[in-house]
Amino acid sequence: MLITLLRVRLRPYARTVALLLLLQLVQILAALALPTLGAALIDDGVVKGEADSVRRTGAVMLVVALVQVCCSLAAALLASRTAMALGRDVRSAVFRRVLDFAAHDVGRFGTPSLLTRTVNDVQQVQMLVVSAFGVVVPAPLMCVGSLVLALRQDVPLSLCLVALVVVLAAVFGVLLSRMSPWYALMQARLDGLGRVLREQITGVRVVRAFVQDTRERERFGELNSELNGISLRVGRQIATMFPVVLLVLNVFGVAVVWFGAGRIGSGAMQVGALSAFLGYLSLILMSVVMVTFVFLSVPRARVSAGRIQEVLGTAPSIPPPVSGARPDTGTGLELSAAEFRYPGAQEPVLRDIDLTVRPGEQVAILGSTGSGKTTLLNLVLRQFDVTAGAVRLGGTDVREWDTEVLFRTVGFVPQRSQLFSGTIASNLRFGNPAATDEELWRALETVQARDFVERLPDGLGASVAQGGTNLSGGQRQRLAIARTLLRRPRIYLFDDCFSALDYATDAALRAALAPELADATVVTVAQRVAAVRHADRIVVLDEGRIVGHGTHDALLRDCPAYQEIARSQLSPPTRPVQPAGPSPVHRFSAEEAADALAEQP
Ligand SMILES: Nc1ncnc2c1ncn2[C@@H]1O[C@H](COP(=O)(O)OP(=O)(O)OP(=O)(O)O)[C@@H](O)[C@H]1O
Repeated sequence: MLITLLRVRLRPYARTVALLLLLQLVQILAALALPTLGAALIDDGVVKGEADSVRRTGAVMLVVALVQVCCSLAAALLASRTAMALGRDVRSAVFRRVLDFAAHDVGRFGTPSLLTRTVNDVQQVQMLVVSAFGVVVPAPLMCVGSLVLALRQDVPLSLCLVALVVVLAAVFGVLLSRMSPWYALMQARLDGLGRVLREQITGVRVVRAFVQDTRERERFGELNSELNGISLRVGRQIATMFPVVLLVLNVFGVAVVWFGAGRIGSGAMQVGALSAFLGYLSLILMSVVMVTFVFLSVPRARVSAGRIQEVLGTAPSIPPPVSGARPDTGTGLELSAAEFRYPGAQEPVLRDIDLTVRPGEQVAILGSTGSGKTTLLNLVLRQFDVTAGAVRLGGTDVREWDTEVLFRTVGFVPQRSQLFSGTIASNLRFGNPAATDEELWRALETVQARDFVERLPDGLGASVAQGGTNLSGGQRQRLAIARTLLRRPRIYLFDDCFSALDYATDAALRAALAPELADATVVTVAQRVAAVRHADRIVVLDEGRIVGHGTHDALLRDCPAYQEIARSQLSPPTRPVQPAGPSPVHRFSAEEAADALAEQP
């Protein structure tokens, strides 16, 4: 996964990487040349007392050292720039993919996990790339080069170095394979902690209201301790790694000096050769220490790369349109024999839905909670695709519509109004970035929000907190409606988005909205009969099926489900308290319900 990710994402930087490798190669060659030059300086200059040779070799060594430093600095600079660019690219790729996800895909990963993957996991890979370019590429070359040059100095002694490399490889292999699973667990726990934290922060008021602080603190504490435990385990393994590596290196260092001294004593080796040998040993030592540092981050980066690839490799469950149709005539909505079953669910939540809404018509969908109203609207916007039947707009199946054109044609106001941090104006201009202040005020007037915005100290420039939490539910709903109005879509889908308004505001808003929506195709979802009774037609949904379809009056007369809903929404007339016996339940007749509703705005 890690290799695949790096191969694909580093392709655009192939030239930079090639230059970087060249610079590393030059600096390694320079580093490898230094001990040999040092040996020549000792054996040919110092031992023989040749001052000229010492000066000449010394000057060459100085130039070589300078070249090494320059190449090393340039390589470090290129490495960090490439790694940063790679991080930026991967983050954008993950973000773009998440934007293409349908609701089901986001739910599969979970929002906190997607956040961790986009930020933390990408950072792990990025950090590895910086160190890999600086260390992992040059270190093996340095090791092999040191071995080859050491062999040239003295073959029997070089066997010590070969043994050292083999032992170190074995130590690394064992330690790293033991660490990898713990890193995977660590990232998963980080996801879990993010999920709980997010839930607790967003739901802090509910937690307090239900006096659940202690329970929630315990829940967080458990996860936190678990993460702490795993981190400690990983930390312990890292802590054992360094002493083990240093022990191995020092044992071999002593062995080289021991055997080298013996060989010099027997005349089989010169003093300069041993000094070069020790130089190569320290180069190997340095490479090993650096690689140890890098290898510590490999298991974690590998896990992170896997998690990133999982997101990038997930095709949005709503496939892109086959033909990318951009119909520009007629925007009537038609659902024919539409059925929808949530992935993994046993039963469909919508079945046999036949519904036509013509341009200029306002149709309301009424049903008890969980009857499938929101799901039906989601089918129009392709948050999900029907599992049978079809949803058509302007006579063309929504699955064939170009996604962007579809989103521009359909204006959706969700049940929970989602505002973004910024100002009132910036939120409204989400709908139409080119809208003038005058247009913003007009939209606010239509949704009955002008007064409250005018009263805010900065008016349109008043700040909106993340999610619009500094506004009331009703204010948020009205701003969300205004935002959609500014887009001037040809189809409006209102998902119970008037529910937080009082009757007077609701009535005024609907009256002001009517001329704005005169030519549009409008579908309004609601639970309250009072909110839908003025619609041209009302569709009654019950357990995912249409059980009534007609005007308010016709449904009150003929549809038992509608009558039942109407009855249930009226409070019984106040009666004197009965002293004893079973409390009498007042049953409204359809006529009574009609009369009572007529009194409401
Ligand atoms: N993402 C989902 N995965 C699985 N089942 C779901 C999902 N979303 C909704 N459901 C189920 O589908 C059914 C219909 O839900 P839906 O939200 O469409 O109802 P609704 O009529 O809009 O309800 P309400 O008026 O309370 O918003 C419910 O039984 C619900 O549990």
